[in-house]
Amino acid sequence: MHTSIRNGGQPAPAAISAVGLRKSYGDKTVLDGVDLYIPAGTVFALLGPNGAGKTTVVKILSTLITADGGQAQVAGHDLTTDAQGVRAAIGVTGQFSAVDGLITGEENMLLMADLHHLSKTEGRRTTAALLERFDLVQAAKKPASTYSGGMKRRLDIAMTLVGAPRVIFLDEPTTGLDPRSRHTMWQIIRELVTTGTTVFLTTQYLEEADELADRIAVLNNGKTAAEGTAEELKRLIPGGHVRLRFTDPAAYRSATLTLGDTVRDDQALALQIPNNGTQHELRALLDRLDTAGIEADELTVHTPDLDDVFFALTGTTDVPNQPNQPNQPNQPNEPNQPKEALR
Ligand SMILES: Nc1ncnc2c1ncn2[C@@H]1O[C@H](COP(=O)(O)OP(=O)(O)OP(=O)(O)O)[C@@H](O)[C@H]1O
Repeated sequence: MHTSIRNGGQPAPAAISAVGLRKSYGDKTVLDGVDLYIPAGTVFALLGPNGAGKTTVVKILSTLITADGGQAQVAGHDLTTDAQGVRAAIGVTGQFSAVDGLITGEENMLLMADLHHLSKTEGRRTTAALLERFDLVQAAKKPASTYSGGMKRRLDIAMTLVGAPRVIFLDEPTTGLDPRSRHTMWQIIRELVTTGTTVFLTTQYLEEADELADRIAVLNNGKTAAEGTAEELKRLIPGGHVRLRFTDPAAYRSATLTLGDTVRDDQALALQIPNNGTQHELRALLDRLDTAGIEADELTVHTPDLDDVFFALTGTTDVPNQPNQPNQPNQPNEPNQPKEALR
């Protein structure tokens, strides 16, 4: 198994590693050599335009389909030689939800407990604990078909957790959810990793990847176009700048003359200077200000956001969805939910 060194020399075992994953349908190449390395206990987000192959990656890693080429290990089990071991260690939720609408939430949970061969007592105990944890106690005796979109997603994740998976795949876990349900889901995902679970997430929401993921990969043309933390990805593309604000007009004028290549806001006494926000470039800017004896009252670093990164890397005009966009699949709302504005 791969390992990486982090946290002061502690080796971080890979929960998922893949090299050269390939998949084609007919003459259409969907995955053209995808490499992944995901340390245990982290959230990883796979981003990509529609049809980029995100679900295909999830299906391969969760053994639902086989790759045409490449190798992968999940939770220490090889995908080709120990698919059973992979299946026993993972949970999958998302576009292919396991929730049966005809039976109640509690019955769905108990069915899952049976599938995992838990004893009757253990099954009931686990079910009760998870229904409580996911705020589904009141709805437990109602048919799952009556649940809102957010409740169904929560039930789906609760069902997945019955088997205590070490790696969980969430395929677009918040698509179609309203802002409040989305934030609840984010909280659930954050809590999952605190218990050591590794979360592999696909999402169309750049904000979601930014919020949740330790590392993000952008899939494009069958390959990972870039991989890194949100901050690393944002630094890959130009557009970063430092904004200096002054209260003393003389200091502002002096900075304008000293720094040259700036965008001026004379009313706000603010200057925008191209800067990628790295320690090196920031220090160079501060040195120039110090040498000229100029003191700014406020300094803020602006990096491009993930939208900029996504467009630059994928060259797509296929705008990824943002939360609150109207063209979402219809889902019943959670009762009495306040509408909140995001972004
Ligand atoms: N069983 C299949 N047979 C033929 N083509 C397929 C099959 N499954 C997926 N594809 C094609 O493979 C490509 C990748 O599909 P996939 O569902 O992995 O994309 P995605 O990135 O998850 O997209 P989305 O964000 O729209 O869900 C698409 O062009 C899709 O049409």
